[in-house]
Amino acid sequence: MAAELCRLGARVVVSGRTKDTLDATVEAVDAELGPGRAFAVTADVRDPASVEAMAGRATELLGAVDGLVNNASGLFPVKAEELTPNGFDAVVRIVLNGTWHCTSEVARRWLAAGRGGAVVNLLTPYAWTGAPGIVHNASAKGGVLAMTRTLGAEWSGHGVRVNAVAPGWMPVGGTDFLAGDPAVRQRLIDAIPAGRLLKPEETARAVAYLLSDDASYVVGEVLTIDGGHHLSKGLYEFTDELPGRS
Ligand SMILES: CCCCC/C=C/C(=O)SCCNC(=O)CCNC(=O)[C@H](O)C(C)(C)COP(=O)(O)OP(=O)(O)OC[C@H]1O[C@@H](n2cnc3c(N)ncnc32)[C@H](O)[C@@H]1OP(=O)(O)O
Ligand SMILES: NC(=O)C1=CN([C@@H]2O[C@H](COP(=O)(O)OP(=O)(O)OC[C@H]3O[C@@H](n4cnc5c(N)ncnc54)[C@H](OP(=O)(O)O)[C@@H]3O)[C@@H](O)[C@H]2O)C=CC1
Repeated sequence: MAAELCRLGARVVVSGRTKDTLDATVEAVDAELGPGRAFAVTADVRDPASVEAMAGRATELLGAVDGLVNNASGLFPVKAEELTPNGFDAVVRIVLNGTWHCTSEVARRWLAAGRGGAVVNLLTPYAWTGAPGIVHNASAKGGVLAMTRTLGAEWSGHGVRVNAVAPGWMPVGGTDFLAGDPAVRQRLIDAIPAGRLLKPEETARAVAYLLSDDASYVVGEVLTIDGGHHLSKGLYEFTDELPGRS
């Protein structure tokens, strides 16, 4: 995500809890595009004080912050009846509370300065379809969907745009374990009308569009890029076998 945004011309601060991961991202961008495009700032999105410090440091490093991408997430597959209160909380605190902490911190700075900015939240189509096996993450993403629409409407008159991208499966990060098993990977692909998994850079380009002035009249919207996965293949593959077909 960060590298592709830099390729498209952005300067970015990458943030997360693990310094080594952030430094590796910055080093990769430095090696490809030269220094001064990407910077690392550690933060924990569950902690408002940590987010405040991160926003301040990002402003120092970049001069001004024009956009925020709420990407942090966490999940583990679990049957709902086996999920503990703490397990539910662990995911909601990262995804829903973390998105709020970052969005409110950055947007308050924009509003106080009398300037606008763009927020893009990472959703998934199961924010509205639901997702058996990951009720914690689906509930949190559903909350982020409502937050996107609410704040999109609430702040658009101040020039602060809030939108979301809803990617399908990408064989990276928290889901790369799926891609490692060829049989599981093929089952995932079989359910996708477009017939392939999503490339991370395709998600980044959708995020870049919503961050850009080209999306200046797009408010509280969700750009879904899942190869038609959430629409499903319906009866298409069975049409030759269905009674009544001539
Ligand atoms: C159509 C496209 C769909 C694609 C969707 C993809 C969406 C994504 O979001 S991908 C991003 C995924 N990224 C990650 O998952 C990041 C790595 N994961 C984590 O960091 C952890 O899973 C975390 C979310 C639980 C966060 O860890 P932490 O806050 O350190 O939590 P604890 O280890 O302290 O555990 C808290 C609580 O949760 C219970 N728990 C943890 N793992 C499991 C598990 N595998 N099964 C069941 N329960 C689990 C743990 O036991 C604790 O509860 P208590 O025991 O009651 O204290
Ligand atoms: N992968 C996929 O197939 C899909 C992903 N998405 C969404 O895209 C986004 C990125 O997914 P993906 O790249 O797979 O996720 P990853 O698990 O690879 O990345 C999640 C990032 O969140 C950071 N993070 C987790 N907890 C915290 C925290 N408390 N504070 C700060 N940072 C935190 C992690 O860094 P660290 O642990 O160092 O803090 C990590 O960099 C997520 O929002 C996800 O829901 C949507 C659809 C499909």
